[in-house]
Amino acid sequence: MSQVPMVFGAEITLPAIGFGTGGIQGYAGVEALIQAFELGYRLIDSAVNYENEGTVGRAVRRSSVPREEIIVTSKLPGRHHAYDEALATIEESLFRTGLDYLDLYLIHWPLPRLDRYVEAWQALITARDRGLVRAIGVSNFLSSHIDRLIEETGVSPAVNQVELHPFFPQAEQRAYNADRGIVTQAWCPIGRAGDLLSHPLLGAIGERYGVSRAQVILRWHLQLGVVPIPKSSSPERQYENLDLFGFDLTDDEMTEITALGRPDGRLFGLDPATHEEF
Ligand SMILES: NC(=O)C1=CN([C@@H]2O[C@H](COP(=O)(O)OP(=O)(O)OC[C@H]3O[C@@H](n4cnc5c(N)ncnc54)[C@H](OP(=O)(O)O)[C@@H]3O)[C@@H](O)[C@H]2O)C=CC1
Ligand SMILES: O=C(O)C(=O)[C@@H](O)[C@H](O)C(=O)CO
Repeated sequence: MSQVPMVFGAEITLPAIGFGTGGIQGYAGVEALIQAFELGYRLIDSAVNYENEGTVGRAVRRSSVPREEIIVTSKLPGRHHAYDEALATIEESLFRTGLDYLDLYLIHWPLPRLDRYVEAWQALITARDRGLVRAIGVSNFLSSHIDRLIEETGVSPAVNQVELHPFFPQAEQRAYNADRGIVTQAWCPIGRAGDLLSHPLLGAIGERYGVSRAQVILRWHLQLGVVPIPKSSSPERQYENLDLFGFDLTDDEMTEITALGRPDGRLFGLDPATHEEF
């Protein structure tokens, strides 16, 4: 596999494609992750709520890839937004991985009704200052939430990880993030292998290049400057999802794929303005 290019933000440089770990756990999960490292994945997405930080840490420690080449991400759940609890949760994430530091830590959801995300952000800043984590960011934050973080703490997130796929291209959020040097990461990038993956447009474009629909979608993310984090427990599909550098989508194809976007294209109806995930 050729070297994955990098994406540059104001606060962080990341591989152009990462690896999702939702549902990847236990011994099988360790093997899947070691396999992913061997194929060339270097950016790993985890979360307290995935209950797999131990799996991720074990795979990082057992892999032949040097620790400093791997970017390990975890996320703070909504039930621990209070400052002291957030700091303790980050420490526990670190202990569970068995690593000396984490590379990126995100607030998982803003939970605006609870209204403690600024406090949580202050804890992430402290964790970064103490060297527990190298960089800090957010997930599922709307622009108004990020404005508030910056206004109240002066610290901008390195990353905003949001739902982003052809049915929900998030043009405004991408532009907001890009204007501030915040790297946009895309969760559920291939729509969790649901209806999106059978869309005929993607099949037609894929046939032109001899690639799969998933590869067309992930190439679209790359050309938008967004970092997708597809999950796969299969070595074949892990390889397929990384094999994106032998073709280019034309401007017209990019426009056609983006036009699949729907007014509310969220696949699970999870609007960060109202969704509360503890
Ligand atoms: N911040 C947040 O709130 C959220 C973050 N995430 C993160 O984003 C990651 C990715 O999102 P996720 O929800 O997993 O969905 P994805 O869009 O990554 O889809 C994963 C599904 O697609 C299948 N798949 C993977 N590659 C292919 C392929 N090439 N062809 C056909 N099927 C394929 C996988 O099956 P198989 O494993 O069998 O290959 C799995 O069922 C998560 O794992 C998690 O890390 C996800 C949701 C919310
Ligand atoms: O997987 C995650 O990170 C989540 O936040 C999930 O709750 C996600 O929203 C989901 O799986 C929706 O079905």
